[in-house]
Order: sequence, then C-alpha cells, then structure tokens
Amino acid sequence: MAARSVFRSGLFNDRVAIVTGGATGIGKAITAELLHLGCRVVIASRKAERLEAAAGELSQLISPSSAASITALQCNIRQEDQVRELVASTLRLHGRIDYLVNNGGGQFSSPAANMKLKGWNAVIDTNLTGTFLCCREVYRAWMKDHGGAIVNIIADMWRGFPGMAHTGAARAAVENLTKSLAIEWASSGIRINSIAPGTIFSKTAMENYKELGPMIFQMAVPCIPAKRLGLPEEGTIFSKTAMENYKELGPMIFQMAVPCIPAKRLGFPEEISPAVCFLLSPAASFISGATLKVDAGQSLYDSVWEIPDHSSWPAPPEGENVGALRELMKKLKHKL
Ligand SMILES: CCC/C=C/C(=O)SCCNC(=O)CCNC(=O)[C@H](O)C(C)(C)COP(=O)([O-])OP(=O)([O-])OC[C@H]1O[C@@H](n2cnc3c(N)ncnc32)[C@H](O)[C@@H]1OP(=O)([O-])[O-]
Ligand SMILES: NC(=O)C1=CN([C@@H]2O[C@H](COP(=O)(O)OP(=O)(O)OC[C@H]3O[C@@H](n4cnc5c(N)ncnc54)[C@H](OP(=O)(O)O)[C@@H]3O)[C@@H](O)[C@H]2O)C=CC1
Repeated sequence: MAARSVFRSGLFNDRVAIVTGGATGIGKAITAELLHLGCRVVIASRKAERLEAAAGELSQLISPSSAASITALQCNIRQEDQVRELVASTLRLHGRIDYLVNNGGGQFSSPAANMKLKGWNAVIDTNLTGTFLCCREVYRAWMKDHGGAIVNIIADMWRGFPGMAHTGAARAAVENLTKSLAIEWASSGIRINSIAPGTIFSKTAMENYKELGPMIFQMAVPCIPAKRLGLPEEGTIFSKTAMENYKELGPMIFQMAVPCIPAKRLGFPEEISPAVCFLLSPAASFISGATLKVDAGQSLYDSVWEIPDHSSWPAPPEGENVGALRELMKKLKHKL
C-alpha cells in the first residue's frame, strides 16, 4: 500500500488517533494516510492476527525521521469492557487521544423478512452501539477535558438500504447521533462529523459477500407468479447444486453497482481517507455535526434494487383525473 496524501506532511505530528477497523479496506487506507501525516495511530478490531499483520506492513511505511507510530489493540466494539480497555490502553501508551475514527463495522445482505433477531442485533450492536460506546469512552476518558475530533463512517442509506435494512437503520441512527453529540459536546471543543461512502471496493469488503450468490434465487421470488421457488421435480430452478454454482457470485454485488454510480466506476479506500483527514484537520475547524457524502453522486442517482412489475398497489381514489387518464390510455391503446 502506497501512502500518499495531498495534505502537508507533519500535519498530525504528535497527535494520537484511534481507528477502529483500521487493519483492512477503508480503515487501512485511513491509517496509512494518518501515519504519512505523522500521527500516532492505534488500530483496533476483533481479529488479532489480521491486526498484527497490518501493523507490521504499515509500520514499514513510516520513515525513520517521522513522529508516527502504529499499535494494534484487539477490541470488539460491541463489548463495553473491551472499548473501555482500548481507550485506557491508548491513554497509557500515548497520554492523549486527539482523534477517533469509527470505521469498524459491516453487515450481511438479506431481505428484511428473512433476518433473524440475532443477525439484526449483531448489525445494530456493531454499527450503532459500537460507535456510541467508542464515542462515549473517548469523551469520558479524554476529550471532555481536552477536546478532539471524531469521524463516523456511515453509508449511502439516504433512500433506505433495501437488502441491508439493518445497516441502513443503524447508519441513519449514527448520523443522528453525530448531530446530538456535536451539540452536547461542543463546549468541550469536540467536533464530530460523519462520512457516507458510496460503493467502495476492497478485497476484505468483497470477501464479506462471498456467500451472497445463492440470494439470487431468493431475489427471484417476487417475479415468480407462484411467489415461491420451483423444485427440481417441477422442472424449475431451485436445487442445492444449482445454488452451489452461484456461490462465487457474491462479490458481483460491487460490480452491479457500477451503472448506478455517475462516475461509472467503483470507489476505492484511498478516496475516502483524504476526506477523513480533512475532517480531522484544522482545515475543518468550523465543521461539526455534518455529513460528507463521498460517493461521486451515487446517492443522487439510480438504485440497484429492482422492484418487479406488479398490480398489488391499492387503486387510486376514483375521480375526474383518474377518469381522464383511463380515457387517455384507452385512446393510446387504440392508436397502437
Ligand atoms: C455492497 C456495497 C455496500 C457495502 C458496504 C460495506 O459495508 S462493505 C464492508 C463489509 N465488511 C463487513 O461487513 C465486515 C464486518 N461484518 C461482520 O462481522 C458481520 O457481517 C456481522 C456484523 C453480522 C457480525 O457477524 P458475527 O459473525 O460477528 O456475529 P454473531 O456471530 O454475533 O451473529 C451473527 C448472526 O448474524 C446473522 N448473520 C451473519 N452473517 C449472515 C449471513 N451471511 N446471512 C444471514 N445471516 C447472517 C446470523 O443470524 C448470525 O447468527 P446465527 O444465526 O449464525 O447463529
Ligand atoms: N466498502 C463499502 O462499499 C462501504 C463500506 N462502508 C463501511 O465502511 C467501514 C469499513 O468497511 P470496508 O473497509 O469497506 O470493509 P472491511 O470489511 O474491510 O472493514 C470492516 C472492518 O471493521 C472491523 N470490525 C467489524 N466488526 C467489528 C467489531 N465488532 N469490533 C471491531 N471491529 C470490527 C473489521 O475487523 P475485524 O473483522 O477484525 O473485527 C474490519 O477491519 C465499515 O463500517 C463499512 O460498513 C460503508 C459504506 C460502503
């Protein structure tokens, strides 16, 4: 990973940041750029081996003259005691916490009707409660008396998040939490903002969806008049072997988004990290409670979610306008 930055080198000298999920994907790019700018970074997530490997790799990027350093601390942000320990360890190690980047998170893809409560709770606990716990602990232990800057990574959930309703709900809640904390903690000199990425490709993000292929079958259900999948003995589609064939299709979810992105390509983690560095930096000294969309306009454009043709909607109230449209349609049909 090449760490480049448009910002002045040394911008974050002597500053200390916690980046959750800082070992992979977007978090790794954020960590690399912060290191490049002289920051002392603590990366935190669940998988110790992956954390250590990333810390080893990223430490190679630090020039001997730099003030930067990287430390890996294992932490499941869903666990209150582990978040408390992450913050306490960072303070023991570095004596201050200037920045918190709540990037750790994620979800699985599933129609809402199929979600189990355990799965719903796992996603809410990770993305909403985990973010809250990290914010609250850095505030209590350091930022309340010393100020600081926080960035929360959310998502493109502006039109809901069909197929990932749990994460849509959690990220919308984090956006609102960001606004509440911006007001409650302003008097401590804390700025807190969110970043809403579009579809961002990384190897780790892609691997998370490897099991998604079989969902292609489930997604077909609304389009089948019988509203269920056919069985092999009925001469139609669903069988275990047919499903196996689609196992590799999960990662296609990223490629499927391309037509819906005005840039006509996916985004990359190194296109999110500069926005994070900007919001942490003095250049954003008058910005708080805001959300920056980094999505090439994706949230203003098209949706990957297809609504099949149907006639299930309640009829409109009868009246002169409905009558006029009906007449018009009759005439047009006649012409055709
Ligand atoms: C595509 C473009 C947009 C991309 C956006 C991105 O964010 S990219 C970034 C992408 N990166 C990431 O998202 C990385 C982080 N993400 C994760 O770690 C997981 O997605 C997590 C948040 C669900 C936590 O999972 P965990 O294993 O630690 O949690 P746990 O063991 O406590 O409970 C799990 C329960 O959740 C359920 N469930 C889980 N998976 C599925 C599934 N495939 N199918 C159905 N259900 C599933 C299931 O109920 C399960 O319990 P059960 O029924 O088995 O007893
Ligand atoms: N890629 C995309 O298109 C988009 C991504 N996002 C969000 O951006 C963030 C980074 O995603 P991305 O880099 O793409 O994907 P990754 O899967 O690479 O990153 C997710 C990171 O979160 C960490 N994490 C997950 N659960 C926890 C937990 N309970 N405690 C601590 N850390 C945790 C993971 O580490 P570990 O498993 O070791 O705990 C991993 O490092 C996520 O919040 C994601 O949802 C938002 C919009 C779009």
